[in-house]
Amino acid sequence: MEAGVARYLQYPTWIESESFGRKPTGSLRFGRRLWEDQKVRVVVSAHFPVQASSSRNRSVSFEVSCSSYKNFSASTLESGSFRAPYDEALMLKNKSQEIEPYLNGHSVYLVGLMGSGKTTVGKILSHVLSYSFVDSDALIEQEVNGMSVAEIFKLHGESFFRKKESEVLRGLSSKKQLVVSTGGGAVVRDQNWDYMQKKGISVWLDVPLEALAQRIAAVGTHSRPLLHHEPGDPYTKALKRLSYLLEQRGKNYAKANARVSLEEIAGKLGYAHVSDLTPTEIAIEALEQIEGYLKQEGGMAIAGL
Ligand SMILES: Nc1ncnc2c1ncn2[C@@H]1O[C@H](COP(=O)(O)OP(=O)(O)OP(=O)(O)O)[C@@H](O)[C@H]1O
Ligand SMILES: O=C(O)C1=C[C@@H](O)[C@@H](O)[C@H](O)C1
Repeated sequence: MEAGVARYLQYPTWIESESFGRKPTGSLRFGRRLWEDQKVRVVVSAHFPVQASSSRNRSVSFEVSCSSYKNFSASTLESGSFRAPYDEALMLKNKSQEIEPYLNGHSVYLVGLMGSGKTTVGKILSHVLSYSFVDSDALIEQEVNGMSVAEIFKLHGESFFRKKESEVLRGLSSKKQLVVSTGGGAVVRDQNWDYMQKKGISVWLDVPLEALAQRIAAVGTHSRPLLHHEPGDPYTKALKRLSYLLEQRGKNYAKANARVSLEEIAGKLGYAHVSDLTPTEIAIEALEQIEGYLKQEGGMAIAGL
């Protein structure tokens, strides 16, 4: 700590935690009397909340007190609180490092309805965990000579697609260090659960239907054969069909080891709507839920602890 420049603490620049990704900066000037005592003791204490309270800022409260070694009674120089933006990329990194020893290289299988963000969130997770990202729909397409999912459904039918999907998941089941974005219907077949659980942890991205329908309507339904053949505009047909699929599959998704509910994250962070959430915030929650699962007894076994 350096003594001798500013009269007042510029606390937003003075107290910054590594959690916010910056090193402490700033300086402090002491009054003549303290300075003449030669030795001074400065105590800086700050409280950093673990979770973001609301919005993308955190309220950090702090107190700076100072005393000389001759006269030990401390006087508070500055106290208060400030709002500091939190660095979500750093939080993601920290969380991934925390869970790595427990994860022990196990793969992560993302399950959820079409449009739930398995690809978007999966890529973020694979990057931060240094895992490979795999999209099971894309692997099926490769297996069927580059034919698109929509074409496979049209030419060969859904049951052919489902068989291929199981074959692809069986092929992945012996591998570790993968983040797999599974097809929306992969949860329906029991054998697929055996494959996913063999060396992996499953995570359900639970997104409200209206948000899913909005996302899908924004890009159209042509690449999603199970939604495309409903009548109506893209939002209405996506909403109608997804509601039906959730009714059919809800209990299957709930078999996942961990659940990431966008409604719950939005509530926790004080956001008005799930669409305010960034994919990184969702990825952080996924890691937190994985951590919660791994720290249970069953998860400890996975980690070999
Ligand atoms: N958190 C988010 N906020 C807003 N839009 C998102 C979010 N996550 C994903 N999206 C958008 O929603 C659409 C579907 O996302 P994504 O492809 O990641 O989902 P998916 O679960 O892999 O879908 P599918 O199973 O149908 O391939 C994309 O257009 C994507 O950009
Ligand atoms: O929900 C589903 O059943 C599907 C989801 C997509 O990922 C594809 O696997 C396919 O369109 C079927």
